[in-house]
Amino acid sequence: MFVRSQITFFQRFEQDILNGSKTITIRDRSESHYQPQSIVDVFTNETQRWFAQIRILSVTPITFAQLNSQHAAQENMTLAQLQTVIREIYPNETALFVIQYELIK
Ligand SMILES: CC(=O)Nc1ccn([C@@H]2O[C@H](CO)[C@@H](O)[C@H]2O)c(=O)n1
Repeated sequence: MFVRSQITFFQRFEQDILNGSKTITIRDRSESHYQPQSIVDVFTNETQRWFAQIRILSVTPITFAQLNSQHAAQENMTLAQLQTVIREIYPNETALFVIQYELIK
């Protein structure tokens, strides 16, 4: 059976994803399964509303301590903002994954 791949983002990131200023997301192991070159439907976390399709470019392991200002720039944030956001979502996780994607227009 063919199952379409899906991912959710908090609604507050929708505009940055759609305008191309947010090109990575950082997730834990439970979301590290996305295959490079696969196409994924994107929904809001809050209401499960579809708002985009993305193509996965790469999935790369990273630790919290390795996050740097380049990752933050790819999130359209400062490094301090990114560290705060990740600690809110994943309070104790050290093994994270950078998922790089491009918006399908
Ligand atoms: C179900 C679930 O975990 N949803 C998530 C998890 C993460 N993120 C964002 O990805 C970046 C790095 O974590 C930051 O911009 C986060 O806010 C998100 O939008 N939605």
